[in-house]
Amino acid sequence: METRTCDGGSISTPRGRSLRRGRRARRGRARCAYARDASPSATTASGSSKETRVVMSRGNEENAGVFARYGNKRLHYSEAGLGRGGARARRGIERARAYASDPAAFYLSTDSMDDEEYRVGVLLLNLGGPETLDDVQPFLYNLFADPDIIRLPGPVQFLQGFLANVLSAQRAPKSREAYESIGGGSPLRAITDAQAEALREAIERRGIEANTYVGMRYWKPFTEDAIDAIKRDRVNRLVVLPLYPQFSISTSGSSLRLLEQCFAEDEALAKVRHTVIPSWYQRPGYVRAMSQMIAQTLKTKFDDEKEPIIFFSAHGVPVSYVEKAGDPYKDEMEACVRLIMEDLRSLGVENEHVLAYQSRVGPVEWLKPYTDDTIRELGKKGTKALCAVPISFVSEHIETLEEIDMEYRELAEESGIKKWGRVPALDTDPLFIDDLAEAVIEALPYTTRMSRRKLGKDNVNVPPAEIGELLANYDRAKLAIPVTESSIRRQGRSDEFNGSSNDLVNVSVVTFCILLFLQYAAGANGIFGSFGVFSNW
Ligand SMILES: C=CC1=C(C)c2cc3[nH]c(cc4nc(cc5[nH]c(cc1n2)c(C)c5CCC(=O)O)C(CCC(=O)O)=C4C)c(C)c3C=C
Ligand SMILES: [Fe+2]
Repeated sequence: METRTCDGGSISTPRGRSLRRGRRARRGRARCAYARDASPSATTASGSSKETRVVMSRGNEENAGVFARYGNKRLHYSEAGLGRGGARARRGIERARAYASDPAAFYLSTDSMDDEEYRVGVLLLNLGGPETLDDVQPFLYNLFADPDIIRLPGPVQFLQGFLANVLSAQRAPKSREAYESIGGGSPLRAITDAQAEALREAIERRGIEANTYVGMRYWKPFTEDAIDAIKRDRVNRLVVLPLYPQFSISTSGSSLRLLEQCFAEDEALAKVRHTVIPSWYQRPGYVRAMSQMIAQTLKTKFDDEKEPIIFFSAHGVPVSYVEKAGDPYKDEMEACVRLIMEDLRSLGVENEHVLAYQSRVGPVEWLKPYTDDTIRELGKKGTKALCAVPISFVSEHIETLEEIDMEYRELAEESGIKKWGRVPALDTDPLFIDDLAEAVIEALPYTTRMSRRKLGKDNVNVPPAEIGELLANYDRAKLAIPVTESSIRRQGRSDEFNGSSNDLVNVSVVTFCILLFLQYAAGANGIFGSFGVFSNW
């Protein structure tokens, strides 16, 4: 257990101004203590002496814009304000501008400076990965059971669970083999934990006591576990930070919809003021960290650093996400690559570059060009050197360690591309972590109150201008229903779903019967024929 205390009685700005506030300042030394992994009794944040020292980094109009601009259409609040939430949107802009002109004064003037003691939390959202080979199939089940990953049409959505069982059983052997080749499990948990700790320290170095929490979507520690810890620690200012630089419905979107559900079902949680940083590919610190990594790899892994094509390989998504559901992923990815290339040019790197998409699953069309096709084409054109850059993810994981380092490297060699180097993932790169810390601090003033709002037929408790506002920019009718906590969690323990042959036979027989019936009822290619389900998974 780790316990830290907050001290000081001032709110200071980087310019050195220190502002004391009456009751808050009179209370003396802080007893704001956080407990990591602690029992409730170890969390002493409710002590009578409450004081927190907060150092605000200076914002600017640009930052303000980031927080006033969400969603697939990149609506500015003022534009978004044409519809639901217009007044709130305008308030968002006013708040952003006020913060930009004087962060400390802004902090003092908002309702966040009430009698409450700050207990700041940062929730890092990530995908999660199997830690052992036994975890692979239940992990895959959780992934395929997510309607943000497999988007079935309304009438057959009830089949999601069955389908997830069948697909996870079908993919597990191939997937297990891949995880085996990288040491028997995903390194994602260890790396994300290290990032969380590094981020906590970076925020602390900036004068703010904060706890960081890791919430994975499909494996341990689950998002719901992180929420439990956030509640136990009685966090009252929460910054939600998906660890994906670019927003996609399938990644950050899915995690945020799960969070929305958690908030909707929990009164206590609904009281936690929070804000979301939806994507951060455009942040100069992240961009610089990436371009430095690339420049370094060009120098160290190639004889002639000017020769390689810089080969950005992003995780793909099905085209329908972008074209039908308004996923901003492709736009953000392209913008991100542009920014990194501009920065590289400023560092004197003039190499050519290419962006392609990897890791497609299933038979539908995914974003193009595909990484494998592109490698073959480059080989045909006589390219001799490639510097691969994993771009959609900030940790080493199966797709860097196995897919890029083994599969694509081999393919490149077969295609005549003899010189190959891969840029490492950022992991805990200090420049990157420092930039995330800045992002969190800039986001803190936007942790506003939650409110109740009706959404469709369900009375959903949606935070304004935060998770709900963000998700409202997508066409909800086209998004499938959120997965509930229980439906995901049930599959979290491999002793509950162990992929035993009995489980599989039962599930497969039932599924097969239902599919046969639907296929028969629909005639021609059948409902699933058009999805190509069961081929290429
Ligand atoms: C930005 C990153 C990612 C996007 C976008 C994404 C979309 C997406 N993924 C699948 C299917 C699978 N993903 C799998 C693992 C996996 N995916 C990402 C990242 C993105 N996915 C990560 C970080 C991981 C975990 C890696 C680890 O180290 O464990 C898997 C399982 C692995 C395998 O069998 O290949 C599948 C399956 C879809 C269908 C999709 C968009 C709809
Ligand atoms: Fe994936």
